[in-house]
Amino acid sequence: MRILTAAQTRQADQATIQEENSSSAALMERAATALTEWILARLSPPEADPTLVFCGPGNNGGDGLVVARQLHQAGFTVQVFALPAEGYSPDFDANRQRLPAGLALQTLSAAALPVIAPDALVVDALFGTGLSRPLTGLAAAVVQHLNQAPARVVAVDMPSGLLADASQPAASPVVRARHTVSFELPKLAFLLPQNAAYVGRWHTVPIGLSRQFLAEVETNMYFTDTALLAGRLPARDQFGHKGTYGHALLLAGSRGKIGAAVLAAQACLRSGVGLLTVRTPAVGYDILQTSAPEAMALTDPAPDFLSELPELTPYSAVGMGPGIDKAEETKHVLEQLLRHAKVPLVLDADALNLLGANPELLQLLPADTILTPHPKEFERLAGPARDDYHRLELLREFCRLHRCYTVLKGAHTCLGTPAGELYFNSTGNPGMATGGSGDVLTGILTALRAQHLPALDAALLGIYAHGRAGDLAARHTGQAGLIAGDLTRFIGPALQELTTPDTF
Ligand SMILES: NC(=O)C1=CN([C@@H]2O[C@H](COP(=O)(O)OP(=O)(O)OC[C@H]3O[C@@H](n4cnc5c(N)ncnc54)[C@H](OP(=O)(O)O)[C@@H]3O)[C@@H](O)[C@H]2O)[C@H](O)CC1
Ligand SMILES: [K+]
Repeated sequence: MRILTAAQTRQADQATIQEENSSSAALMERAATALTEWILARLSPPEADPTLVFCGPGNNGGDGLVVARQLHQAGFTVQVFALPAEGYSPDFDANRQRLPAGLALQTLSAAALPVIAPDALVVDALFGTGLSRPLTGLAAAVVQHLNQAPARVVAVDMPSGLLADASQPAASPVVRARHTVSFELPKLAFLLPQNAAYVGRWHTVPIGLSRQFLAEVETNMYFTDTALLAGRLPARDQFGHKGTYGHALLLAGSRGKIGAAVLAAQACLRSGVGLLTVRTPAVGYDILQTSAPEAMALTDPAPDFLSELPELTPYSAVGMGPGIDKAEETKHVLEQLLRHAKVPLVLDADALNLLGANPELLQLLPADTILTPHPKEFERLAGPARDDYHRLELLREFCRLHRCYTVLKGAHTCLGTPAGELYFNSTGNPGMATGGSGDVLTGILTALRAQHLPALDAALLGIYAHGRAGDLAARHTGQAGLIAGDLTRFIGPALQELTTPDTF
């Protein structure tokens, strides 16, 4: 699905209203009803605690008024408050009129902010996508009051004070929500680690925004879901043989890190590659032949680290990096690889650190190479970022400049493309923050590239399947108990889910 800016979200509202020939009040009723239902599915009145709804002057506040009315009608004990303002939005005013007699709108004042009991449910409807400047005065005081309260906060659409798609002004407070329930699509802000403490757990509820608008709106940001992946992974050919599915080469491992080569190899084998050869230093031979017998071992003459690039002609893709060393000889192998490879490349770990330390090598990067840095490795490649938004700008620029696909690993791993698009992944869990996870990803990506998938498809599918394998594995191991080896067992099922079914 697409990720829209705040301005595009407003356009989506307008397009929907026009298409349906309805009104903004009707759309507000629908959006707020979806939110009320989200709450009702989790809390029911007999066990419900006092509910306090805080409204701002715009349509976010209007949503709050609808939710307050509906929760009151559902039997909740509701109090509803509004910030004083010179003017309120028309739909705010309309919904103020619709508050039932037993539910009076109370105006907030700095001198008497309402007491919030620890067991209260707080609905934050102060500001949404219309936030236009830093919060000051009473609005800021109310946000700080909510943040000091021990109660659960559910934010309507956005935690108030947070911008949908840009950095916060320093010193402007933001609501720290337990849950953020947003309409139809996630906002960019939800996907960035720096906002996690404000957004809490985020959810989207469908509100029937115009399908046509959402399919046609110009954007360069996407949230990777199964719909976006449909048709990208073909089913295996009835008459296919191992030659059909490519021959991958992994350049991996050094003394003490042969496990990384093993994990990448197992992941590569589980991702459908026809043949796999693994180049490790001599120390890796017995280990690899024992723990990944399906792979061919092609050992380097050096005992402890990679020192020579093998002949590349047999291979349809090459992955380099898991567990390698930063020795001068290994740097030479990387340089030779960049100079001579005529097949797709995947670079990870110390292959990236070698690039970062020798930026002249970046000029040799073949087009459509996939790089898989974590934020620290990315910093070594592209320089330090001021914050998460700036890091995305650096990512776009780096991919454009070097015509490469860069997989910035994290909670919502972000793929940057040479065309300037950003794809945020939707699978995976914190259990995957464990040694070897990245080696598994390199194995998957190398296998998909070896099978002749285009770089974009391979990267999107590989990232998603890696996270999905983590989610499937965690059902058995729990998140804390998850180790990278568990991921390899679930790559097959994850890819199977994504495979285009044979249709009649
Ligand atoms: N499809 C949807 O997503 C739908 C969303 N809905 C809800 O509508 C809001 C957006 O509503 P909007 O009225 O555009 O904006 P807000 O309610 O967030 O805020 C606008 C008002 O707040 C004032 N404002 C802005 N910044 C500040 C500030 N720092 N301090 C004080 N006041 C501020 C602003 O005043 P201006 O002077 O800037 O005009 C406005 O008065 C969206 O988030 C959803 O909750 C719809 O309900 C339907 C579908
Ligand atoms: K809000």
